[in-house]
Amino acid sequence: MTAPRIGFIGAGNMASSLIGGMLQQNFKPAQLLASDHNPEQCQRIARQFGISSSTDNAVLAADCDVLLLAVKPQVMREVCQALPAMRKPGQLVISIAAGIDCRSLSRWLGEDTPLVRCMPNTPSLYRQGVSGLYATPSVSNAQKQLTEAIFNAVGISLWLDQESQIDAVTAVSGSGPAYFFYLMEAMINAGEQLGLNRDTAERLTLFTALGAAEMAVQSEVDVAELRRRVTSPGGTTEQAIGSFTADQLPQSIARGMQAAARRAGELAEQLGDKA
Ligand SMILES: NC(=O)C1=CN([C@@H]2O[C@H](COP(=O)(O)OP(=O)(O)OC[C@H]3O[C@@H](n4cnc5c(N)ncnc54)[C@H](O)[C@@H]3O)[C@@H](O)[C@H]2O)C=CC1
Ligand SMILES: O=C(O)[C@@H]1CCC=N1
Repeated sequence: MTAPRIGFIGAGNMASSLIGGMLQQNFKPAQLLASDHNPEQCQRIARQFGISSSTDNAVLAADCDVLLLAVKPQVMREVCQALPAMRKPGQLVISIAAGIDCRSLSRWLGEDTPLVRCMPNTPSLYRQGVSGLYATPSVSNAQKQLTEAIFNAVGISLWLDQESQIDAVTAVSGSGPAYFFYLMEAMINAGEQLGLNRDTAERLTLFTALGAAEMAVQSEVDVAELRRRVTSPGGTTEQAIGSFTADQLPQSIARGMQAAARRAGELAEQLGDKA
């Protein structure tokens, strides 16, 4: 069987993360293609990964077994509606856009198009990604397996029962790397204020984050217990956690994540097909 050809429409941050991770696994440069309306993005991605690229999305639509839509939600309608009606037979379309739902995508691409919605995240570049997946009924088992092969090559993936859960996945893991980067920024700045030089504060923070994540993934006890084990009674951690709790940090995080999920719904409402 020939290797399936996978075309990325939109050669930006997320396409680069996925392609970079896939090439470190079993995927070959010859089976990956990318298109972007910006010629500089086309050149960059072709040079970086040794794959073919085009400024014409229609080239990928005619040629690829999987079209992976990696443009911003704001241009998704225009991109889908401009694709030729005659695409490669049996082609699977995967959208990674926040918000835009399968109902809109199927109206723009054709009602019987096999569609998967996926919410990945940028650590896919280092094969540490997490992706939530939802398939419409017209997606075959073989296409589901191919979808898993793509996203498991860049980390782990899990199927969702309901499309609406994609908005929650977006709020937890799609946007999630940014929350941890935000916390790291704050810790680096605070370390500097405590008298460390910036490089030292940065190295301490980043390797603490890496170590804590590794422990949480490997450990047989939950993260609350891991936290308790660092928190000596009458010690230093207790003071920090007490201060975070008094400042209502958990409630603040919950409100932020609710805002992210709400925004996904607004994107669907504002940019989707309401008819
Ligand atoms: N950045 C992230 O962490 C994540 C992003 N996503 C989703 O991935 C999608 C892409 O996001 P990013 O990669 O961050 O955006 P980006 O802006 O880095 O990449 C989008 C690319 O699409 C290109 N583009 C715009 N109009 C086009 C057209 N008509 N034809 C072809 N290419 C066109 C742009 O030139 C750009 O290179 C979004 O829908 C976003 O919701 C999902 C999960 C995580
Ligand atoms: O911020 C966004 O809208 C995209 C979706 C998840 C991560 N980045």
